[in-house]
Amino acid sequence: MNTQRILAHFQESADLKLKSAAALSQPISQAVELMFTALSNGNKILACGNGGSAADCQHFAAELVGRFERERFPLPALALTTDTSILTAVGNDYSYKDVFAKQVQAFGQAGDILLAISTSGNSANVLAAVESALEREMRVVALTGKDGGQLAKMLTDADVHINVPHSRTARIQEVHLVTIHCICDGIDVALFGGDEE
Ligand SMILES: O=C(CO)[C@@H](O)[C@H](O)[C@H](O)[C@H](O)COP(=O)(O)O
Ligand SMILES: [Zn+2]
Repeated sequence: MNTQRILAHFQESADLKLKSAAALSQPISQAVELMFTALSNGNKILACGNGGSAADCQHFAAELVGRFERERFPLPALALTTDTSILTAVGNDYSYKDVFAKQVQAFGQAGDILLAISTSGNSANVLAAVESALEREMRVVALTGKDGGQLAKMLTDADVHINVPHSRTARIQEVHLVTIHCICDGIDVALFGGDEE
């Protein structure tokens, strides 16, 4: 394979990360505040997304329930992407659109947070989950890209929209991952301090 092509991937990813740092640091900080407040109040975080974003949900939940970089007590976060019996039963008996919404209806409570991840902002099952979350007075942290899609239009002022300024799905996902790590770090800093530097 032409190594120039590989170099171009790295260059584009690095350029977008720097551009996104400026554009997204404010909403990422708001997401940390929203999540930290919810966790402090005894609420939990549910996460949903498809494909690479499903993997991001699981990655995030693992870092909250297990740990990120500091030793601490487990924090309640649940990826709605992992139970194949629920996903296949709801997908088969209702529709794929309902696979996350049914779980939000089952587990979500007022004050919980839904982390909704969609690079297009247009995945029907993510939109249905957001709709169910808002109905239950949960707050939404949306990680999107492109123009934010339909998801952007559903959010209220009480929600947080982290929209990666790019059109390529892979690049957007790469920024979503560093965003997730910033949020995990921000929650640890809110718990234990270390924001001096
Ligand atoms: O990881 C990738 C592409 O990089 C894919 O698996 C991608 O996540 C899937 O096509 C998703 O279905 C895309 O959904 P969304 O990000 O538009 O909500
Ligand atoms: Zn991917």
